[in-house]
Amino acid sequence: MPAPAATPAQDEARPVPRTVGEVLAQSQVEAVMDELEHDLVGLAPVKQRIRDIAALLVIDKLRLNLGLAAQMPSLHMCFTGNPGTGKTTVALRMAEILHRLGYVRKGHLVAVTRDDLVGQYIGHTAPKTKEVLKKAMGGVLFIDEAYYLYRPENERDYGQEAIEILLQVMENQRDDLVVILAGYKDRMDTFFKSNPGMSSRIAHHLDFPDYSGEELLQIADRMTAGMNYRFGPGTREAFAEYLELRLAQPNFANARSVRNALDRMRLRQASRLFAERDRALTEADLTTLAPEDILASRLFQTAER
Ligand SMILES: Nc1ncnc2c1ncn2[C@@H]1O[C@H](COP(=O)(O)OP(=O)(O)OP(=O)(O)O)[C@@H](O)[C@H]1O
Repeated sequence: MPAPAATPAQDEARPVPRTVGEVLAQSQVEAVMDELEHDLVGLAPVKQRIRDIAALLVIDKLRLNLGLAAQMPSLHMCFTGNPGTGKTTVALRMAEILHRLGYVRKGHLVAVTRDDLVGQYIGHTAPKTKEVLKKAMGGVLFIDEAYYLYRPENERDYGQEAIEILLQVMENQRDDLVVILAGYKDRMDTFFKSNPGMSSRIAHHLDFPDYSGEELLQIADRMTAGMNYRFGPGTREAFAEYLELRLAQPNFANARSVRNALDRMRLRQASRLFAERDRALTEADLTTLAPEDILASRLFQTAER
């Protein structure tokens, strides 16, 4: 990771940037953008939107410096897409970008779901929501499956109370907190139709597409290398076959399913090696995932029947 952005105290000693190049150099935001570009497979439309948002933030910074903008831009966002498409991962990078450009003080990410915000009994929701907001101040509050906050079928649902507190903070403290709502696109659209107040406070909508089979394989390559394993002869092909079967299953969760499958492969590899009590295990033995480590999956057995 490159050095973190300058603290406000350091900033004071520096000349106020007047060019895009000066803002980029001072904030080192490009390093995060490059990481995002290289570390994440695919996601071309998402990466383009992030570049656009970063450009807007840099220009707004210059406008603020010249007194041309009276207040901080609204930066609340909505990330829609199926599970495992990289929403949390990109939100983490976004938090870092916002921090480096000085839009939030700390740049951490607090990820929550309805249960973290809404209480079970009367009087419990406001303190719960406020506690979460306190933790998230100076960073990004990531609300996964945000639409569960709104349950129209239950007239006295406490979710509404959490929504109202969120709306207030999103409006009044937008110079220190960025909220990202995440979840399935169709459910989010319905949520926004019933909650125009929330919809109007969201400045940027990013849609995360499902990964193609080839992208999922590339993600598997990166994850494997990241864990210090490698695919042995024939394993990548076997994994591609597995993915084809897995894609057709319910609850397929894109990159998350790839990670889970790799974790199960590591378990099978370990059992395989564990059975050979007396053999000295080489580095190659310990790092290689063999075709049988994936072909033993339940999915292949069902497919053969
Ligand atoms: N484009 C990608 N390249 C490499 N790894 C990725 C990519 N997208 C996701 N991953 C990895 O897949 C896993 C799941 O991603 P992430 O949690 O960001 O997805 P998500 O959309 O937030 O899913 P959910 O909504 O189910 O939490 C993480 O381990 C992440 O590092």
